Amino acid sequence: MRIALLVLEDGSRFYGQSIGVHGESVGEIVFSTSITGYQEIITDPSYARQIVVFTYPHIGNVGINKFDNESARIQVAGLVIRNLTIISSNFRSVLSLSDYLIQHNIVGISNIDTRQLTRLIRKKGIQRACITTFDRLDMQLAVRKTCEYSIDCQSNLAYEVSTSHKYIWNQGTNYSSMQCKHDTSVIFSRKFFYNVVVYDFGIKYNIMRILVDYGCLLTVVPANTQAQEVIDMDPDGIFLSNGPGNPNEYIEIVSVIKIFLLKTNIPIFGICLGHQLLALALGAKIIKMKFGHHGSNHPVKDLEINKVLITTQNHNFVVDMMTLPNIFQVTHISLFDGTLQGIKCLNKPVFGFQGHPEASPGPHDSVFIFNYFIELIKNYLSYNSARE
Ligand SMILES: NC(=O)CC[C@H](N)C(=O)O
Repeated sequence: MRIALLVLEDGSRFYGQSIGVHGESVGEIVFSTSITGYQEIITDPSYARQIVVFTYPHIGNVGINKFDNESARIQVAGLVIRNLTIISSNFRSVLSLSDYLIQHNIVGISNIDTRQLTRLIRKKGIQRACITTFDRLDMQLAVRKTCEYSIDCQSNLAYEVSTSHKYIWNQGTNYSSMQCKHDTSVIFSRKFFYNVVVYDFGIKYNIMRILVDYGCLLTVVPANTQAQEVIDMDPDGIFLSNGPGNPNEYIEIVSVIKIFLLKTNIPIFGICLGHQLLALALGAKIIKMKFGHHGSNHPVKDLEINKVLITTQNHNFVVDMMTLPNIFQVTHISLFDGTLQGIKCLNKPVFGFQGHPEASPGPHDSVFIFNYFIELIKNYLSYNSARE
């Protein structure tokens, strides 16, 4: 058993057991209250450079399988848990969580009082932290490295996790559930009704699968794709993905979105980072939250249908409701802290959702939000064909 140390920017330290690769990692520490879905969470690119603490005490129970990744690799900078299960058990499991961390060169620490740690993060806010497994657990050095870690180095994160080339995505959720049934030979004859360009700022697979389920054929483009290139593709809709980092840093992406808004009437839907970038392009401001929202149990009120949705959340930044221009209508608010969770534009077919309607992991209460996008696309297409 190798000892590991977790050090926070404020000097707090927690000794535990190493459950990942031997090494050291620094990042922002956030806590997630999701009870299930650790595989989806650690592979979600929005968590890039973040150390994730799970508040649920037992992690690793169902191992790692071939189907639940939300991207091609582990994205978190490190993992902090209470208990790692000794035996992982599930018919789909091919690997233990610990082996998966080692395979991907990720450090992890268990036997941590995650309740105390979470209270600390809630009280003091998001901090930088370091996990180290080095033999001489040099406290001073770990604190120094933590404090030297610059949050500014996050300014390129969406570009780093984005795809390097354009590609077509046509896999829906049924495809993956068929895979679960060990039948990889089945190819679905699926109908595609809409061509959607997807900006990949660190997109989760399940967003793409659900868009395909709704009849969209996706052309996924890198984060730095210019507006004209997309306009030339003549898409029926544009999707702006989730992703890591501070939205205020992505000035170039915001100016690309501004061009779409200025020059076209193409329907646009943004999730999480995509929603924040859309709000920035329309003149709102974004602020950093104290400890963010990370988990699958967040109640959000849908103001249009007057219902509460239990949602999956993963964000440290939020649109400042006070700065929202008049052309926006607030469609959703968080029932935890009243922060803004959804907007729609009154003079454009454009809307954004702060939470994750694709879940993965989490409840499916808000999946119907994808349908709003489809409705906007249908209107756009029928308006265009009426003009022809
Ligand atoms: N999941 C996301 O897209 C996160 C958006 C942004 N990086 C934030 O932390 O607020």
